[in-house]
Amino acid sequence: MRKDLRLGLCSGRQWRVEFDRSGGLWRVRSVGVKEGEETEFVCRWLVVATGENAEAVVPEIEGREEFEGPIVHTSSYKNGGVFGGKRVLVVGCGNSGMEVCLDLCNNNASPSLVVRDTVHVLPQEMLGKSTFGLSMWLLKWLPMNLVDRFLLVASRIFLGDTARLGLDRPRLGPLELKNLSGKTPVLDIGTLAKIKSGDIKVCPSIQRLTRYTVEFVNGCKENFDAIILATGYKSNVPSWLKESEMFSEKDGLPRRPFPNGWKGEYGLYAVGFTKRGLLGASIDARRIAEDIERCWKADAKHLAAFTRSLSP
Ligand SMILES: NC(=O)C1=CN([C@@H]2O[C@H](COP(=O)(O)OP(=O)(O)OC[C@H]3O[C@@H](n4cnc5c(N)ncnc54)[C@H](OP(=O)(O)O)[C@@H]3O)[C@@H](O)[C@H]2O)C=CC1
Ligand SMILES: O=C(O)C(=O)Cc1c[nH]c2ccccc12
Repeated sequence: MRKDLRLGLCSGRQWRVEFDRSGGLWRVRSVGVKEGEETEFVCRWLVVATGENAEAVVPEIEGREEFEGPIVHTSSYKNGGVFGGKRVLVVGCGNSGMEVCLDLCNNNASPSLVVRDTVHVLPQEMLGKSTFGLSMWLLKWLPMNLVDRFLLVASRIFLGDTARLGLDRPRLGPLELKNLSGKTPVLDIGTLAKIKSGDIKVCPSIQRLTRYTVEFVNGCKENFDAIILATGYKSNVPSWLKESEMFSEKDGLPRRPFPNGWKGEYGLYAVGFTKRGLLGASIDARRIAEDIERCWKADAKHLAAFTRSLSP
């Protein structure tokens, strides 16, 4: 590795980042550590890449304090071993919720899954090829709505009618929906088969909790030993970046809509906050690299002119 590239191994540490106007530089400081153990990085350009999944989204649920069993978010879920023999309610049917349900089944727990909205479930692989890779490849040649039609026909063939299992599909196709709303399709790795066999039960939204019971919005009541919140993640940029121009306090995402959210002021950039997955991140990354290269070359030119002006 080149000597001028430094790796800040900083997991578990908290950071605070501020622009130092007097020096025209960004200061990245570790906070909450003992005196003498602080670290500071100083830089001209700062690329924020902490993503849309930086911290857990934990919804408010009526009666949460009353419920006797554990309520944990997927961010602290390791494996289903501790839930063996237990009735577990998994809230949220994104990729996390679906995979956790399958893992619970494989550990002899009895999971139920809360599905409150429509969802696109696609097979993870088709004839040995990854659906994601195949989609990205097809997008090179075909418009998005055609790729979506292909994905839906293939899903019907490989997975059957998901609506019959309580998983209605959105009106928009999977890629168009991802593009417009950021909602990621679920890639099935065996959960659907467990729903079909009755090993996983599909439930509506939670109305309220009592000591041992979950009451659903359709009035049904059921006892559970534990609840796992597979309710997703959010950006946490405003908690550590002391700057409020570029990032919204509300959702921690760039204020300017796609494709203009990548650049802020004073050498500040953002990569991977477009809700467009890897494709979005790669668009940001190219633009940022080009912009920094342009600034770098302009600086070098000024510096050369300045040096020349000093020489006799
Ligand atoms: N193997 C893989 O590729 C995996 C990929 N991932 C990725 O990680 C990212 C995060 O995934 P994930 O953790 O699943 O989060 P997501 O945001 O993708 O999914 C969260 C789910 O929870 C639901 N939800 C949120 N709040 C509530 C509530 N109060 N009541 C009921 N349902 C609720 C949402 O429903 P609604 O849509 O109605 O808001 C949504 O279905 C995604 O990009 C995902 O694709 C995650 C796991 C595995
Ligand atoms: O997360 C990405 O990089 C995306 O662009 C969307 C996406 C996630 N999982 C998929 C599976 C099939 C097609 C698109 C996606």
